[in-house]
Amino acid sequence: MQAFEVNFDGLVGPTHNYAGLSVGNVASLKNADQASSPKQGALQGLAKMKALSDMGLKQAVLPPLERPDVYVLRQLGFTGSDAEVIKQAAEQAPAVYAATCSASSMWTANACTVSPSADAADGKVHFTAANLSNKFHRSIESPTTSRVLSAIFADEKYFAHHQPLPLGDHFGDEGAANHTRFCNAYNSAGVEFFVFGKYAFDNNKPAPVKYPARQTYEASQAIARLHQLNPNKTVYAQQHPDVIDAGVFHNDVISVGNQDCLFYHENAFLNTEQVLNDLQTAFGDQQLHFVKVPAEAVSVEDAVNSYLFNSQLVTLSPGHMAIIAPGECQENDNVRQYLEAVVAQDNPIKEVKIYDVKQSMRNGGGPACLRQRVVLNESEIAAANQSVFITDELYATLSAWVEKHYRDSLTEKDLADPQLLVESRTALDELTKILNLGSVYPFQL
Ligand SMILES: NCCC[C@H](NC(=O)CCC(=O)O)C(=O)O
Repeated sequence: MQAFEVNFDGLVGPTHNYAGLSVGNVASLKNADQASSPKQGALQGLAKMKALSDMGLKQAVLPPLERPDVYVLRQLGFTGSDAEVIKQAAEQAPAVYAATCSASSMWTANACTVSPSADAADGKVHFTAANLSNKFHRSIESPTTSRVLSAIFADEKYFAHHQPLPLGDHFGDEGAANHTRFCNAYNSAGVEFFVFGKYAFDNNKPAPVKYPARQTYEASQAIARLHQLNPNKTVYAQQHPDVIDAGVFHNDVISVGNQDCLFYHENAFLNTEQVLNDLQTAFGDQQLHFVKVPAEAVSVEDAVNSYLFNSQLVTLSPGHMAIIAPGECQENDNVRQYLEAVVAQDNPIKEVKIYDVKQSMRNGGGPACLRQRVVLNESEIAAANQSVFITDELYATLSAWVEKHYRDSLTEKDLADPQLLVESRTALDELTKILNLGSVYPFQL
C-alpha cells in the first residue's frame, strides 16, 4: 500500500506575541517586546500550507492552543473570575503571565514525535506528545496537544498514543525537532534518527555550558522503546555542544533529512563520522545522500540567522526534492549563494522555494518548526479525521476565519486585556467545528 508524508502545520494562534521566553533561542530573545501580528502570522502560515498542497503534497492543519492559560494561572494561586485572574497575574507576575499567553503551540514540530506504522513492531502509527520540559511556557502545551492528536487520529486499530514522558530535565523531550526518519519509499521500514543535546544521567559526558540542552539521550531512548522501534534501525547522535551554545537550540536548526537524504551542517554533530556510518549501516545497501554544508560556505552563525536548515526537505517526484526555505535565506549572501550552488550539485535537492514566515521567524521558528511530519498509508489517511486536510475550500474557510477573529497587532499591554481571552475562545470554538474536532479545549470540557 502506498504511503505519504503528510505535513501537519500549526495554525498561528490569536495571541501570537514576542515575549523573549526562550533562553538559547537567539531570535526569541532579540525580538522580545516587539509588536507582533497574529493575523499576518496566521495568514503567512496558511499561505505556506496552501502552496505545499498546490505542489501535490499532502497537507493538513493542527489547531492552536487556548491562551492565556487561565487554568495554569489558577494552579499558581490567582483567583476570581477569568478576567480577575488575568488582571492579577498581569499586574503581579507579568513574566509568568506572558508565559501563559505564548502561542508557541504553532511550532508543531515540537508537538510530538511520530513513528510510522512501517517502523513499529505492532504495525500502528505511534504518537508521543512532547513534554517540552525545558521551557515553562511550552511545558503547559502537552495536555491539550494530546487531546487534539487523539481527536484527529482516533481509530485505535491504526493509531497508538502515549503520554508525554515524565516532566523534569532528565527526560526533556522536544518532539520531532530532534527526530528525522530515513527511508526508501515512505511505505518501507525506515531508520529513525534521534538527536539529543546531552546525557541526563551521566555528568561526565560532553554538554553545552552556555545554553540548555533541551533533549536528553534518555528521553530519545524512551520514545524509541514506546514506539516499538527496531534497535537495528534506530540511530542516536549527540548534537555538538558548541552549536547549542551558538544558538542551535533544536537539531532542526542545523540539519534536516528526508527519505535517503541528510542535509546537514558540518558542525552539527559530535563524532560526525561515526554518526554517518551508523546511519548508513542501519539504512542498508542503498546509499544515503549526505549533503554536507561546510562552515567555510555557511557559518553556524549564518545558519542560525537565516534558518537555512529549518527548511522543509520535500519530495516532489522520485529523486527530486525541494527545499522549502524562509525568506531570510535570501537576505543572507552566503546562504543565498550556497543555495544557488547546491541545486547544481549531484544530489537529490533540485529546487529551492522561498516562503515568508517572518512572524514565526522572529520567535525562532522557520518552515520546519511549523510542521509535524506524519507518514501515513492510504488506510491510515482514510481512518484519520478528514476535516483537517487542506483543500482549496478549507484554505478559504480558515483564511476568512483568521480575518474575522484575529488582531492585526499585539503588544505586551494588549495581552493583559481580558477581552483577548473572550476573542480567542470564540475563535477556537468556531475552529473546532470547522475542523470537526469535538471538545478539545479546557473551556469546552
Ligand atoms: N521549533 C521552534 C520553536 C521556537 C520556540 N520559540 C518560542 O517559544 C519563543 C516564544 C517567545 O519568546 O515569545 C522555542 O524556543 O521553543
